[in-house]
Amino acid sequence: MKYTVVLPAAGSGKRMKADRNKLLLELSGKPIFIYTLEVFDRDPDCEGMWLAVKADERELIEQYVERYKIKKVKGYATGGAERQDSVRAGLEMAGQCGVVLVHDAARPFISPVVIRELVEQANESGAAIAGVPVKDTIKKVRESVITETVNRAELWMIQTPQAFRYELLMEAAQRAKADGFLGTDEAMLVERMGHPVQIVESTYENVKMTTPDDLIYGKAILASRLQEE
Ligand SMILES: Nc1ccn([C@@H]2O[C@H](COP(=O)(O)OP(=O)(O)OP(=O)(O)O)[C@@H](O)[C@H]2O)c(=O)n1
Ligand SMILES: C[C@](O)(CO)[C@H](O)COP(=O)(O)O
Repeated sequence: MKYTVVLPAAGSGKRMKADRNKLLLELSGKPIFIYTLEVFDRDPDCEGMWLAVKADERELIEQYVERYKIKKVKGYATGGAERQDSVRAGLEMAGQCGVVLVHDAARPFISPVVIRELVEQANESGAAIAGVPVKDTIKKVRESVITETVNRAELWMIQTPQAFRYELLMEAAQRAKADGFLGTDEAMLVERMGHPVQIVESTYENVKMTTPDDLIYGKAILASRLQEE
């Protein structure tokens, strides 16, 4: 089943504490975001990628896309102050399509099997997102004191890709903008419209490169994949 993907790539990577957009940092000699783009470039069901980038980074990103021979980038939207603004700009530029995926450019280890499952579920039900069950015990804390231990059986760590029928996500994104609502993922915008969102079990490898320790994990994932080849 065919799909289009919007990739927000216009962040600044404050938590990574790097001297540039963290997506440009290299893992085993290749920029993080190139690994991400390669997954979609290789997927025969992916009809095209739309990147949301900072205006002053566009030229550099285009150069990398060319250097690594990424074929399916259809265009670049100008990202906004918040991730949600960047995603909306990407969606507007992508235009009407059947199923659209939103995927953080900062998650280079997404599994093609999970992508396929998400697209199928979104086509059937309208909305499906990737996630993994939490592994640790989770507690609520106020002023350094535990106030509650939450039932872990109901808790999932949410990732991207998040897949939707295009018109559903576009409506949710426009309503959020009109209401001044800011969510940390796309599903929140769809949930507030009362539309059910399915979860698809993903892998723990699909980590977002957020803090310096994630880079160590990323390098280990690449090394173990090389060994398996
Ligand atoms: N205004 C923004 C903020 C984030 N992103 C993108 O959204 C994804 C996930 O965001 P996050 O990991 O929070 O990235 P940063 O905003 O770069 O990181 P930080 O919050 O640490 O500054 C990344 O691919 C990032 O480039 C974006 O396109 N536009
Ligand atoms: C969308 C997301 O990747 C799901 O885990 C995440 O919520 C992005 O949040 P961030 O705080 O901008 O990293």
